[in-house]
Amino acid sequence: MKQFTSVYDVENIDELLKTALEIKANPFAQQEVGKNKTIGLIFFNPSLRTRLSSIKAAYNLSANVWVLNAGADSWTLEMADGAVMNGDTQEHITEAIKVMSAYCDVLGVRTFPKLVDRDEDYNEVMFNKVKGLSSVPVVSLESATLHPLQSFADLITIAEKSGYTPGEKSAKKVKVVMTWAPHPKRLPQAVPNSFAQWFSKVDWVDFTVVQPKGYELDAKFTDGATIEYDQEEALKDADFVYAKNWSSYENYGEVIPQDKDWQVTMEKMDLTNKGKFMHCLPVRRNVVVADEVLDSDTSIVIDEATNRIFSAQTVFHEILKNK
Ligand SMILES: NCCC[C@H](NC(=O)CCC(=O)O)C(=O)O
Ligand SMILES: NC(=O)OP(=O)(O)O
Repeated sequence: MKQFTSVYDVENIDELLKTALEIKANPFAQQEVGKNKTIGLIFFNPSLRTRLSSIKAAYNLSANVWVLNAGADSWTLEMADGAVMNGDTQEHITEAIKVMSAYCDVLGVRTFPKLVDRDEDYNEVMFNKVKGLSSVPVVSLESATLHPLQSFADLITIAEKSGYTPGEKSAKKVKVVMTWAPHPKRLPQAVPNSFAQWFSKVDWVDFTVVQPKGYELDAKFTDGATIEYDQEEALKDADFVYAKNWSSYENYGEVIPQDKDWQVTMEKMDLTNKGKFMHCLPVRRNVVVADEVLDSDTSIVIDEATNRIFSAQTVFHEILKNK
């Protein structure tokens, strides 16, 4: 693997899943791959899971790891080309990324969207700038439009919980429903775009997206998915319910006044096929999902977060093994 920025950097999803399950079963067996290697992680935005699971993944491979919170821990970075830097910015992104990539063998980067200019976000201007300047392979720690390490961890979780074995033909498809849910803030579309991009390519999954009108995602990510607008109808017989809020793609970044009824409650989970509740976290309790769901055996959010270690470890392993 040469980089990890989307599902398109994966040659064979089923093979990668198989490797992840093997790594999870025997997490310290690949330490030769990480020995004397360094993984650098740059965060332009906050993180709990991605930061800590990537560090843990590096340790499992016996790799060294450093983390930089850009802006907070470092000089204030200038992003604009040609800028006359006589104001508050102190170091240009050009030198910063060239220097940081000289200090590692793989560079993980988190760059959230600004949710102002759709073209800027959907062209991944910031992420691509970092990628273009880096002298080492780049791993997305969540970009403006995608979060592939999360989607890969979700795939590992769904495979484990549904008993899917890579390479085997399953008798019945697993029904996965991604549902929009309410939130007080405007959030990116990265997690749902990425989840849709991965799961519409998994042939043992029957994948549905359900959202209120006006919250349709960019069709290039949901191509192949069943699109619904009636949440209760969509949840019927679901094996997995993946909840997430996102702001509007069409009216870019807007939160359209909507019904609070989209919160995931136990009454709704009862419509499913004893379905499991999933969320990438962090989650707003009693807004996105009711306590009764999150605190029950129905919820597998901690399993998902745990699998973030193994999605990251597998990706670092696949990149470093060629170095
Ligand atoms: N990395 C996982 C999700 C990150 C981000 N969530 C958030 O910003 C939630 C913040 C809040 O609840 O205020 C998102 O939805 O893309
Ligand atoms: N799910 C996820 O990426 O969490 P963090 O934003 O805390 O890293």
